[in-house]
Amino acid sequence: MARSAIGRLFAGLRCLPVGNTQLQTQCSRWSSERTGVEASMFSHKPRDFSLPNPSWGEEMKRLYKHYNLQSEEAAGQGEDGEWWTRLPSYNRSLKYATGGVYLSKMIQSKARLFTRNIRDPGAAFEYVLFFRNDKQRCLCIFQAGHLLEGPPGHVHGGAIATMIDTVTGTHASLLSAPVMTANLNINYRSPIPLGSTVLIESTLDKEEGKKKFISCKVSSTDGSKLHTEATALFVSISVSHLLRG
Ligand SMILES: CCCCCCCCCCCC(=O)SCCNC(=O)CCNC(=O)[C@H](O)C(C)(C)COP(=O)(O)OP(=O)(O)OC[C@H]1O[C@@H](n2cnc3c(N)ncnc32)[C@H](O)[C@@H]1OP(=O)(O)O
Repeated sequence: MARSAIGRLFAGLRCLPVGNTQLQTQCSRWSSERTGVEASMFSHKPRDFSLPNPSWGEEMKRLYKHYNLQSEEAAGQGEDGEWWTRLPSYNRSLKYATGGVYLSKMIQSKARLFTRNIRDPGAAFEYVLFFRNDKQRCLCIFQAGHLLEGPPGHVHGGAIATMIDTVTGTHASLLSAPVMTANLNINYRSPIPLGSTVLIESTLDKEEGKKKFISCKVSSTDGSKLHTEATALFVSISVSHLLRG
Protein backbone atom coordinates (compact mmCIF):
# COMPACT_ATOMS: atom_id res chain seq x y z
CA MET A 1 0.00 0.00 0.00
CA ALA A 2 2.68 2.45 1.08
CA ARG A 3 4.87 1.41 -1.84
CA SER A 4 2.26 2.03 -4.47
CA ALA A 5 1.44 5.40 -2.95
CA ILE A 6 5.09 6.40 -3.02
CA GLY A 7 5.46 5.05 -6.54
CA ARG A 8 2.64 7.31 -7.71
CA LEU A 9 4.26 10.15 -5.86
CA PHE A 10 7.54 9.78 -7.74
CA ALA A 11 5.59 9.82 -10.97
CA GLY A 12 4.05 13.01 -9.61
CA LEU A 13 7.43 14.55 -8.90
CA ARG A 14 8.23 14.31 -12.59
CA CYS A 15 4.99 16.17 -13.21
CA LEU A 16 5.89 19.38 -11.46
CA PRO A 17 3.92 22.22 -13.08
CA VAL A 18 6.62 23.71 -15.23
CA GLY A 19 4.26 25.28 -17.72
CA ASN A 20 5.72 23.19 -20.53
CA THR A 21 3.57 21.18 -22.87
CA GLN A 22 6.22 18.50 -23.29
CA LEU A 23 6.21 17.65 -19.61
CA GLN A 24 2.47 18.02 -19.47
CA THR A 25 2.19 15.40 -22.19
CA GLN A 26 4.51 13.11 -20.27
CA CYS A 27 2.37 13.49 -17.20
CA SER A 28 -1.06 13.73 -18.72
CA ARG A 29 -1.93 10.05 -18.56
CA TRP A 30 -1.23 9.88 -14.87
CA SER A 31 -2.92 13.14 -13.99
CA SER A 32 -5.98 12.61 -16.13
CA GLU A 33 -6.51 9.25 -14.48
CA ARG A 34 -6.83 11.09 -11.24
CA THR A 35 -8.37 14.47 -11.89
CA GLY A 36 -8.13 15.45 -15.53
CA VAL A 37 -6.50 18.70 -14.52
CA GLU A 38 -2.74 18.78 -13.98
CA ALA A 39 -2.87 21.80 -11.72
CA SER A 40 -5.00 19.90 -9.28
CA MET A 41 -2.05 17.68 -8.40
CA PHE A 42 -1.12 20.36 -5.94
CA SER A 43 -3.21 20.75 -2.87
CA HIS A 44 -2.11 24.29 -2.15
CA LYS A 45 0.17 26.86 -3.65
CA PRO A 46 3.75 26.15 -2.66
CA ARG A 47 6.52 28.73 -2.53
CA ASP A 48 8.61 28.41 -5.67
CA PHE A 49 12.16 29.26 -4.61
CA SER A 50 13.41 29.57 -8.18
CA LEU A 51 11.50 32.80 -8.80
CA PRO A 52 13.34 36.14 -8.50
CA ASN A 53 13.63 37.73 -5.07
CA PRO A 54 15.18 41.04 -3.96
CA SER A 55 18.49 39.38 -3.08
CA TRP A 56 19.21 38.56 -6.72
CA GLY A 57 22.02 40.61 -8.18
CA GLU A 58 21.97 42.21 -11.62
CA GLU A 59 23.75 39.30 -13.32
CA MET A 60 21.39 36.72 -11.81
CA LYS A 61 18.37 38.75 -12.93
CA ARG A 62 19.80 39.35 -16.40
CA LEU A 63 20.47 35.65 -17.02
CA TYR A 64 17.12 34.64 -15.56
CA LYS A 65 15.39 36.99 -17.97
CA HIS A 66 17.51 35.74 -20.85
CA TYR A 67 16.63 32.06 -20.41
CA ASN A 68 13.07 32.72 -19.35
CA LEU A 69 12.57 34.71 -22.53
CA GLN A 70 13.85 31.79 -24.58
CA SER A 71 11.24 29.54 -23.01
CA GLU A 72 8.42 32.05 -23.41
CA GLU A 73 9.38 32.90 -26.97
CA ALA A 74 9.48 29.25 -27.88
CA ALA A 75 6.18 28.42 -26.24
CA GLY A 76 4.30 28.75 -29.49
CA GLN A 77 6.89 26.88 -31.57
CA GLY A 78 6.90 23.22 -32.57
CA GLU A 79 8.70 20.42 -30.75
CA ASP A 80 11.79 20.80 -32.99
CA GLY A 81 12.94 24.22 -31.79
CA GLU A 82 15.46 24.58 -29.00
CA TRP A 83 14.17 26.17 -25.85
CA TRP A 84 14.68 26.09 -22.13
CA THR A 85 12.09 25.42 -19.50
CA ARG A 86 12.41 26.72 -15.98
CA LEU A 87 11.99 24.15 -13.24
CA PRO A 88 10.10 25.18 -10.14
CA SER A 89 11.88 24.45 -6.87
CA TYR A 90 10.30 23.70 -3.52
CA ASN A 91 11.71 23.07 -0.07
CA ARG A 92 9.96 19.74 -0.07
CA SER A 93 8.66 18.52 -3.42
CA LEU A 94 7.14 15.52 -1.69
CA LYS A 95 4.67 17.77 0.08
CA TYR A 96 3.24 19.27 -3.09
CA ALA A 97 2.55 16.23 -5.23
CA THR A 98 -0.71 14.29 -5.06
CA GLY A 99 -0.89 12.39 -1.82
CA GLY A 100 2.22 14.19 -0.70
CA VAL A 101 0.75 16.08 2.21
CA TYR A 102 -0.11 12.78 3.83
CA LEU A 103 3.18 11.12 2.89
CA SER A 104 5.27 14.09 3.95
CA LYS A 105 3.80 13.71 7.43
CA MET A 106 4.62 10.01 7.44
CA ILE A 107 8.19 10.28 6.18
CA GLN A 108 10.51 12.49 8.20
CA SER A 109 7.99 15.29 8.50
CA LYS A 110 10.59 17.91 9.36
CA ALA A 111 12.80 17.06 6.38
CA ARG A 112 13.57 19.88 3.94
CA LEU A 113 15.66 20.04 0.79
CA PHE A 114 19.18 20.97 1.88
CA THR A 115 19.61 23.76 -0.67
CA ARG A 116 16.23 25.38 0.10
CA ASN A 117 16.17 25.41 3.89
CA ILE A 118 17.69 28.80 4.68
CA ARG A 119 14.97 31.39 4.94
CA ASP A 120 17.07 34.55 4.60
CA PRO A 121 16.98 35.34 0.85
CA GLY A 122 20.44 35.56 -0.68
CA ALA A 123 22.24 34.11 2.34
CA ALA A 124 23.08 30.75 0.82
CA PHE A 125 21.94 28.94 -2.32
CA GLU A 126 20.10 31.18 -4.76
CA TYR A 127 19.57 29.30 -7.97
CA VAL A 128 17.24 28.64 -10.83
CA LEU A 129 17.39 25.63 -13.11
CA PHE A 130 16.36 25.33 -16.73
CA PHE A 131 16.34 22.22 -18.88
CA ARG A 132 16.56 22.04 -22.66
CA ASN A 133 13.61 20.62 -24.49
CA ASP A 134 15.45 17.44 -25.51
CA LYS A 135 16.55 16.96 -21.87
CA GLN A 136 20.15 16.44 -22.97
CA ARG A 137 21.26 19.54 -21.09
CA CYS A 138 20.40 21.46 -17.95
CA LEU A 139 21.55 24.91 -17.01
CA CYS A 140 21.59 26.48 -13.58
CA ILE A 141 22.19 30.10 -12.66
CA PHE A 142 23.69 30.10 -9.17
CA GLN A 143 24.38 33.03 -6.87
CA ALA A 144 26.48 32.00 -3.87
CA GLY A 145 25.56 33.74 -0.60
CA HIS A 146 27.74 34.73 2.33
CA LEU A 147 26.86 31.66 4.44
CA LEU A 148 28.66 29.44 1.94
CA GLU A 149 32.17 30.59 2.73
CA GLY A 150 35.05 28.13 2.56
CA PRO A 151 38.39 29.81 1.86
CA PRO A 152 38.08 33.47 2.95
CA GLY A 153 35.88 35.33 0.49
CA HIS A 154 35.25 32.25 -1.63
CA VAL A 155 32.73 29.45 -1.89
CA HIS A 156 33.18 26.26 0.11
CA GLY A 157 34.05 23.20 -1.99
CA GLY A 158 31.26 21.25 -0.31
CA ALA A 159 28.73 23.89 -1.31
CA ILE A 160 29.97 23.66 -4.90
CA ALA A 161 29.67 19.87 -4.75
CA THR A 162 26.15 20.25 -3.37
CA MET A 163 25.14 22.42 -6.29
CA ILE A 164 26.73 20.05 -8.81
CA ASP A 165 24.90 17.11 -7.21
CA THR A 166 21.67 19.10 -7.24
CA VAL A 167 21.93 20.09 -10.90
CA THR A 168 23.07 16.71 -12.21
CA GLY A 169 20.67 14.89 -9.85
CA THR A 170 17.74 16.97 -11.00
CA HIS A 171 18.82 16.36 -14.60
CA ALA A 172 18.90 12.58 -14.01
CA SER A 173 15.55 12.77 -12.21
CA LEU A 174 13.99 14.43 -15.22
CA LEU A 175 15.08 11.46 -17.30
CA SER A 176 13.88 8.82 -14.85
CA ALA A 177 12.99 9.41 -11.23
CA PRO A 178 13.84 8.11 -8.72
CA VAL A 179 17.64 8.04 -8.97
CA MET A 180 20.51 8.22 -6.53
CA THR A 181 24.03 9.52 -6.95
CA ALA A 182 26.39 6.55 -7.15
CA ASN A 183 29.54 8.45 -8.04
CA LEU A 184 30.61 12.08 -8.18
CA ASN A 185 34.08 13.19 -9.34
CA ILE A 186 35.02 16.84 -9.02
CA ASN A 187 38.00 18.86 -10.20
CA TYR A 188 38.19 22.33 -8.69
CA ARG A 189 40.01 24.57 -11.19
CA SER A 190 39.58 28.10 -9.86
CA PRO A 191 37.86 29.52 -6.75
CA ILE A 192 34.41 31.09 -6.91
CA PRO A 193 34.12 34.48 -5.18
CA LEU A 194 31.34 34.67 -2.58
CA GLY A 195 28.39 36.68 -3.85
CA SER A 196 29.18 36.01 -7.48
CA THR A 197 26.86 34.44 -10.02
CA VAL A 198 28.05 31.46 -12.03
CA LEU A 199 26.61 29.07 -14.60
CA ILE A 200 26.38 25.35 -13.90
CA GLU A 201 25.78 23.30 -17.02
CA SER A 202 25.10 19.58 -17.10
CA THR A 203 25.16 17.32 -20.14
CA LEU A 204 23.87 13.78 -20.49
CA ASP A 205 26.84 11.80 -21.81
CA LYS A 206 25.27 8.36 -22.03
CA GLU A 207 22.64 6.04 -20.65
CA GLU A 208 23.33 2.36 -20.01
CA GLY A 209 20.36 0.51 -18.61
CA LYS A 210 19.62 2.04 -15.25
CA LYS A 211 22.83 4.12 -15.27
CA LYS A 212 23.03 7.74 -16.36
CA PHE A 213 26.40 9.37 -16.92
CA ILE A 214 26.27 13.14 -16.67
CA SER A 215 29.09 15.67 -16.92
CA CYS A 216 29.01 19.13 -15.48
CA LYS A 217 30.96 22.34 -15.52
CA VAL A 218 30.79 25.50 -13.47
CA SER A 219 31.98 28.64 -15.21
CA SER A 220 31.82 32.40 -15.03
CA THR A 221 28.76 33.86 -16.70
CA ASP A 222 30.78 35.26 -19.62
CA GLY A 223 32.37 31.84 -20.11
CA SER A 224 35.91 33.16 -19.71
CA LYS A 225 36.74 31.23 -16.54
CA LEU A 226 36.25 27.56 -15.76
CA HIS A 227 35.72 27.11 -12.02
CA THR A 228 34.86 23.45 -11.66
CA GLU A 229 34.42 20.28 -13.73
CA ALA A 230 32.66 17.12 -12.67
CA THR A 231 31.33 13.79 -13.82
CA ALA A 232 28.50 11.98 -12.10
CA LEU A 233 26.84 8.59 -12.25
CA PHE A 234 23.21 8.19 -11.27
CA VAL A 235 21.51 4.85 -10.84
CA SER A 236 17.77 4.41 -11.14
CA ILE A 237 16.37 2.78 -8.06
CA SER A 238 13.13 1.14 -7.17
CA VAL A 239 10.92 2.77 -4.59
CA SER A 240 11.57 -0.18 -2.29
CA HIS A 241 15.28 0.78 -2.28
CA LEU A 242 14.31 3.99 -0.51
CA LEU A 243 11.96 2.23 1.87
CA ARG A 244 14.73 -0.20 2.85
CA GLY A 245 16.86 2.77 3.84
C1 LIG B 1 12.29 16.74 -10.04
C2 LIG B 1 12.72 16.33 -8.65
C3 LIG B 1 13.87 17.10 -8.22
C4 LIG B 1 14.59 16.55 -7.01
C5 LIG B 1 15.86 17.28 -6.87
C6 LIG B 1 16.80 16.59 -5.99
C7 LIG B 1 18.21 16.83 -6.39
C8 LIG B 1 19.17 16.35 -5.39
C9 LIG B 1 19.89 15.12 -5.86
C10 LIG B 1 20.66 14.55 -4.75
C11 LIG B 1 21.00 13.12 -5.04
C12 LIG B 1 21.76 12.53 -3.90
O1 LIG B 1 22.48 13.20 -3.24
S1 LIG B 1 21.53 10.91 -3.58
C13 LIG B 1 22.36 10.68 -2.03
C14 LIG B 1 23.76 10.17 -2.16
N1 LIG B 1 23.78 8.81 -2.75
C15 LIG B 1 23.56 7.75 -1.99
O2 LIG B 1 23.35 7.79 -0.76
C16 LIG B 1 23.56 6.42 -2.72
C17 LIG B 1 24.02 5.27 -1.87
N2 LIG B 1 24.23 4.08 -2.75
C18 LIG B 1 23.18 3.32 -3.09
O3 LIG B 1 22.05 3.46 -2.56
C19 LIG B 1 23.44 2.22 -4.06
O4 LIG B 1 24.80 1.86 -4.02
C20 LIG B 1 23.06 2.65 -5.52
C21 LIG B 1 21.58 3.04 -5.60
C22 LIG B 1 23.90 3.83 -6.01
C23 LIG B 1 23.32 1.45 -6.44
O5 LIG B 1 22.74 0.30 -5.88
P1 LIG B 1 21.87 -0.73 -6.74
O6 LIG B 1 20.61 -0.09 -7.18
O7 LIG B 1 21.75 -1.99 -5.92
O8 LIG B 1 22.67 -0.95 -8.03
P2 LIG B 1 23.89 -1.95 -8.30
O9 LIG B 1 23.30 -3.23 -8.81
O10 LIG B 1 24.84 -2.01 -7.16
O11 LIG B 1 24.62 -1.18 -9.50
C24 LIG B 1 23.96 -0.88 -10.71
C25 LIG B 1 25.02 -0.53 -11.72
O12 LIG B 1 25.67 0.68 -11.30
C26 LIG B 1 27.07 0.44 -11.10
N3 LIG B 1 27.51 1.19 -9.93
C27 LIG B 1 26.92 1.27 -8.73
N4 LIG B 1 27.58 2.07 -7.92
C28 LIG B 1 28.65 2.53 -8.61
C29 LIG B 1 29.73 3.41 -8.31
N5 LIG B 1 29.84 4.00 -7.12
N6 LIG B 1 30.62 3.65 -9.27
C30 LIG B 1 30.52 3.08 -10.49
N7 LIG B 1 29.52 2.24 -10.83
C31 LIG B 1 28.60 1.96 -9.91
C32 LIG B 1 27.18 -1.07 -10.89
O13 LIG B 1 28.46 -1.55 -11.26
C33 LIG B 1 26.13 -1.59 -11.82
O14 LIG B 1 26.60 -1.55 -13.15
P3 LIG B 1 26.20 -2.70 -14.22
O15 LIG B 1 26.70 -3.98 -13.64
O16 LIG B 1 24.68 -2.65 -14.29
O17 LIG B 1 26.87 -2.26 -15.47
